[in-house]
Amino acid sequence: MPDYQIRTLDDADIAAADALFLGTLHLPPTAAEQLDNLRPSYVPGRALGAFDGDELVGTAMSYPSALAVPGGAVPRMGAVSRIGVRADHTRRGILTALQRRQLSSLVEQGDVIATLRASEATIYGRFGYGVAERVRSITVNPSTAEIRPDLPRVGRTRLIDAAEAETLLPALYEQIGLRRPGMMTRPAGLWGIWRVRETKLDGLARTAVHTNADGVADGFVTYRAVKSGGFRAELRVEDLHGATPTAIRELWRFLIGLDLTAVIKAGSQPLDDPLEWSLVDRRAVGVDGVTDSTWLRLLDVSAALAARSYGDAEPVVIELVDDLLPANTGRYRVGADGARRTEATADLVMGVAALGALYLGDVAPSTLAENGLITWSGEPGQAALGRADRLFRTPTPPYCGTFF
Ligand SMILES: CC(=O)SCCNC(=O)CCNC(=O)[C@H](O)C(C)(C)COP(=O)(O)OP(=O)(O)OC[C@H]1O[C@@H](n2cnc3c(N)ncnc32)[C@H](O)[C@@H]1OP(=O)(O)O
Repeated sequence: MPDYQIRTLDDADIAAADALFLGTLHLPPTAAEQLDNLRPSYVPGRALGAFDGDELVGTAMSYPSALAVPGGAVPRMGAVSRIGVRADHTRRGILTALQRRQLSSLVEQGDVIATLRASEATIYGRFGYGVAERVRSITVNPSTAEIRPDLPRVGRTRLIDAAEAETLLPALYEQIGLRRPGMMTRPAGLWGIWRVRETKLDGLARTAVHTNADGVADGFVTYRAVKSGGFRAELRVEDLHGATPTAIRELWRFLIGLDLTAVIKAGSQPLDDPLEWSLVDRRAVGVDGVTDSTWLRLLDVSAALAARSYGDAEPVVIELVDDLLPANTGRYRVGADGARRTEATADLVMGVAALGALYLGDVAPSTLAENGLITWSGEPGQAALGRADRLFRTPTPPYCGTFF
């Protein structure tokens, strides 16, 4: 790709980078008066641009974050975003060059893992990303949804205005903590970019906060009411987190109790969401679909494998192949007591995207092996697959609950 230069972006590039990326998504640029809200999201050294002469033609950036992994450790994570190549420059290898540069610079910066949300499912596998977490989209019928009477109301839920939400929500999210594998820390820049998004979406944005029986805030929901004629609105749940299952249930009690609601839609809920179990009529919840959410790429395989815990099984030796970050290529022994590099004979062979998919426990190694994404040889390999299933299995599916 000799005609293009890749360099880090600075403050002077932000307006052009924003217009370029949003343009690749067929969206208009951010209004000039909102650019200050964007600034913190372009973290120095983490935003890359591809230039054709002086013209910016591609971008890729990341937020500094950290990811909760099975066992409770929280290794450093680059939350990759704003990947776009101008329409008149696509399919010439610009994304490939940006990815190579971005992956090596994330490693240099000490990130152990990278994750992203993909606009299309066919883009990122080749760069070593695998689907590590999925979410379900639900539609709730408020006219039949009712919390079971034997589940008493706990605490109270109150609406807060945008100014209070701006200061309370970041602190509350932090206080709630990374309750389950797959959740991530939210850097300040993310909250800023959501403020900008608020100004672009239809409908009335609202925030409600739940406080527990002791008066301590322990959950929040942001939602949007969109009218389509008549008095009733469609409620779209955007962000819902609670420190306890009770806090989450009380936020749902609030949502289904709102007047003049035609339907409630929540697009990014955990696969093990217990909502229907708390209702009188479980069919008030319809599952519209399950989609990929976290695409995960291991940057430092040794550190990432050592960071998570494993189930109870005899060890397996994995031969890992990573063409883009070849320092990761090699053999790893994974056992109930942890993971480390080894020279022992491999039981299973896989690419780094397959290991990324396994990493949070969303899919079993045997499922990937059935589809040719993990290979093994002979009977001992097949037994190793059973052990790998038990080692990588987690008690609950991963859930992130943060869009970036
Ligand atoms: C994390 C996020 O930000 S998600 C948002 C991603 N951005 C978008 O969807 C915006 C619209 N799309 C784009 O801007 C561009 O098409 C990009 C960024 C997806 C791809 O950029 P390009 O510079 O065209 O990619 P590049 O030329 O490096 O392609 C590399 C390979 O991926 C393939 N590829 C690239 N984009 C796609 C795609 N959308 N679907 C399928 N394959 C693709 C190419 O065919 C090529 O394959 P090859 O190596 O076998 O020839």
